[in-house]
Amino acid sequence: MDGIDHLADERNKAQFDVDAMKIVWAGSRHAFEVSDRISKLVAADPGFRKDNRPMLGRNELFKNTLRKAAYAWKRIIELHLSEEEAAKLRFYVDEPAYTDLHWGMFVPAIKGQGTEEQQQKWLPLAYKMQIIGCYGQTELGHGSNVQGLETTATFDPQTDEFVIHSPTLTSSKWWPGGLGKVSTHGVIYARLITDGRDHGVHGFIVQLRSLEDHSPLPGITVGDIGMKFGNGAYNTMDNGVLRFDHVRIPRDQMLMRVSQVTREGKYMQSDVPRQLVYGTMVYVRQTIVADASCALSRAVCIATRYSAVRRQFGSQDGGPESQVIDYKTQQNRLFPLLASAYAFRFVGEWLKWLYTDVTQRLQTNDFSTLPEAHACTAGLKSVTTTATADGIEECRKLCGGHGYLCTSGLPELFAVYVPACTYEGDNIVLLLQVARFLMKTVSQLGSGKKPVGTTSYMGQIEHLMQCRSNVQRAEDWLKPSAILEAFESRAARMSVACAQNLTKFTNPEEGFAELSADLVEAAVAHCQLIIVSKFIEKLLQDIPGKGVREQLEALCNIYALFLLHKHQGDFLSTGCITAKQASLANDQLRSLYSQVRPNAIALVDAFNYTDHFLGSILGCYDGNVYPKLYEAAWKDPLNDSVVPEGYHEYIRPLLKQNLRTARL
Ligand SMILES: CCCCCCCCCCCCCCCCCCCCCCC/C=C/C(=O)SCCNC(=O)CCNC(=O)[C@H](O)C(C)(C)COP(=O)(O)OP(=O)(O)OC[C@H]1O[C@@H](n2cnc3c(N)ncnc32)[C@H](O)[C@@H]1OP(=O)(O)O
Ligand SMILES: Cc1cc2nc3c(=O)[nH]c(=O)nc-3n(C[C@H](O)[C@H](O)[C@H](O)COP(=O)(O)OP(=O)(O)OC[C@H]3O[C@@H](n4cnc5c(N)ncnc54)[C@H](O)[C@@H]3O)c2cc1C
Repeated sequence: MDGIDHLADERNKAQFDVDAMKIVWAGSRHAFEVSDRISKLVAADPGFRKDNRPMLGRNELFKNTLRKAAYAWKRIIELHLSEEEAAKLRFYVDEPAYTDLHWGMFVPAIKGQGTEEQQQKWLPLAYKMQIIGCYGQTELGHGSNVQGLETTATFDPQTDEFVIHSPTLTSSKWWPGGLGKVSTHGVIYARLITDGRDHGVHGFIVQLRSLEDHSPLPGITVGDIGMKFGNGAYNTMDNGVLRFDHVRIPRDQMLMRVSQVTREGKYMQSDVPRQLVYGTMVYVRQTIVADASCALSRAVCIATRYSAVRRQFGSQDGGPESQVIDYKTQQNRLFPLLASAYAFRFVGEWLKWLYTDVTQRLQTNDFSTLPEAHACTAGLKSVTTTATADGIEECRKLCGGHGYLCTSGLPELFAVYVPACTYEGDNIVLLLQVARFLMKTVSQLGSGKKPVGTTSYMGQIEHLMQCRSNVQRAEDWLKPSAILEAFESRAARMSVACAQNLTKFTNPEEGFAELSADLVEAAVAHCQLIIVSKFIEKLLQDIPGKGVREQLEALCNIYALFLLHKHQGDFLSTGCITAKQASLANDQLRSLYSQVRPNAIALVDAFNYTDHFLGSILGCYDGNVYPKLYEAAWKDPLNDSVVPEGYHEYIRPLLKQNLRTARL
């Protein structure tokens, strides 16, 4: 606006090579270059404008999303974008749309659960978007309990077809994104019934709408489920409701990689585990962890830049007031979130590796790492999305009153992000899955079966159950070994305590239900250990760039010590550390905040977000916040007229009446 960089002084304070950090954040030089190029392309294209979103009504908003999706697809084809570039384009366009479910769930479901033949038939159509698909699992009556779904797929051997039916109101499909108004097809989950026998939930490809005029096919009732939380936000998505009235589909539209139904109606299972039916959820949960780091870093970037611009109190001798970022309370709320964004980035990278590894193993019929992949994706999805949703809201509060304005970008970011705590598995339900996995691991400890992967720390259970931290000075908390031992012994002791308590119940399921709150806490401790240990592992790698490693070490320590402080009840009650050591951790944390403070702006610059993507006046790169806020206010439709619509109808009569009363 005035061409001045109001954050230049802050940028000059940085003690590390920001460009090198940008590459660490992106994952590689190649990833950085793709991301940088595509983000600028999107920002420069008026077709991807998004600042008017909170003002639009639902119909306008939705049509606008349809336009953007079609335009994005056109640009992807015109520019011959690769899959990686197209995914980046979607990311920077920053608008939830039916395409997410098509590419993110419908296609992966066919890839993961379809036979070779089915993939050959359906994927080319889906890749060209000649059909558009959704993921139709959740129903009005059941989401978490997938085994409780009620939609039926009954095999009719006379016609070699399945009859898809919604027998009750609660069996109506409810929530699938893209279903409400767009999808022509869906992978629909239904109970498979052959010869009167119920074989549980399986996936079926079902055509929902005509490819000629988009009208629902006979027997199908479909629509949108209505407005969701927040203006704009997730209302760009057509989450849908769907009912089937004896809809017939050919037998070969059951996804048959895991189990098959023969022409005669015989049900057969392959030697792949039936849990592969849940495979698409494992894939998406893994992507959600990486996405958590993006959403949190975006909020943190806004709050950090604004905290450096905003001044309140502390003027001395008529000089400038203090920047709010210099208040220790602000740092204590903001810097752990900055550290968390980096921590989630690295654990997301690792989880992607784990997922790729398990997928390659599955292709060679090695299913041994599937339980761990399920536990890791479920647990990390839960812990990172909870922290991110809470973190975005904290960033809004860190921006004071201006954070509540839509132009801060934070209300919409929160409203779009918060359902991540629920979709792809309610976060508590997912932690209970982790807890089951942990209880199984503990119960096998005496059997000679060596725990592997993320539970390998349990292999030293005798040591972890009795060790005492040897931290004596605050700086001792900077040793990765001190941090790891504290987190490992906390996690191990909480799991073992739950396992011991479970033995007091004659019925293990009753015990599990009764102790579920403790089990969830043990699962959180285990997941936090994974995140801390993956951050520490990252630091063992070669990290080029002046001062980059030092900054990452500081952030890693902030992440770990902040968690230690927040959960000190766990660490103290399990006897892993003493009250004195907890207090030393806090001293060290304060000193780390001072170390990060001069680098804070550069650390958020390293995310390399454009002003378009941030969508926030408070977070704009040049920090020129006040003129922009002032100007934006005048653009609000309410300011289109000086005297508001409704004055003559509702204000004037009131004022006149008051006048008469006053004269009396
Ligand atoms: C405008 C812009 C336009 C741009 C255009 C650009 C176009 C092109 C761009 C291309 C770019 C691509 C972009 C892609 C974007 C991707 C983004 C994706 C976005 C996603 C949005 C999300 C939307 C939301 C979707 C959903 O929510 S789908 C529904 C999800 N539902 C759930 O998660 C339900 C949760 N419940 C469960 O998972 C299970 O029921 C349960 C696990 C809780 C319990 O199940 P069950 O009762 O059967 O199980 P048990 O507890 O008895 O366990 C049995 C054993 O099975 C194991 N188990 C359980 N689950 C799994 C699993 N998933 N995997 C492996 N094993 C599993 C248990 O551990 C038990 O094992 P054991 O017997 O050994 O103990
Ligand atoms: C924005 C959005 C998009 C979605 N998109 C899709 C989609 O594309 N396709 C699709 O199929 N679905 C979709 N869903 C549905 C989503 O997957 C489910 O809402 C989610 O899995 C949670 O299930 P639920 O709604 O049944 O919650 P419930 O299970 O009813 O949860 C209600 C409460 O009960 C608690 N609870 C439930 N079970 C237990 C238990 N065993 N122990 C302790 N506590 C428990 C939960 O913690 C929660 O507090 C979407 C949902 C949202 C919000």
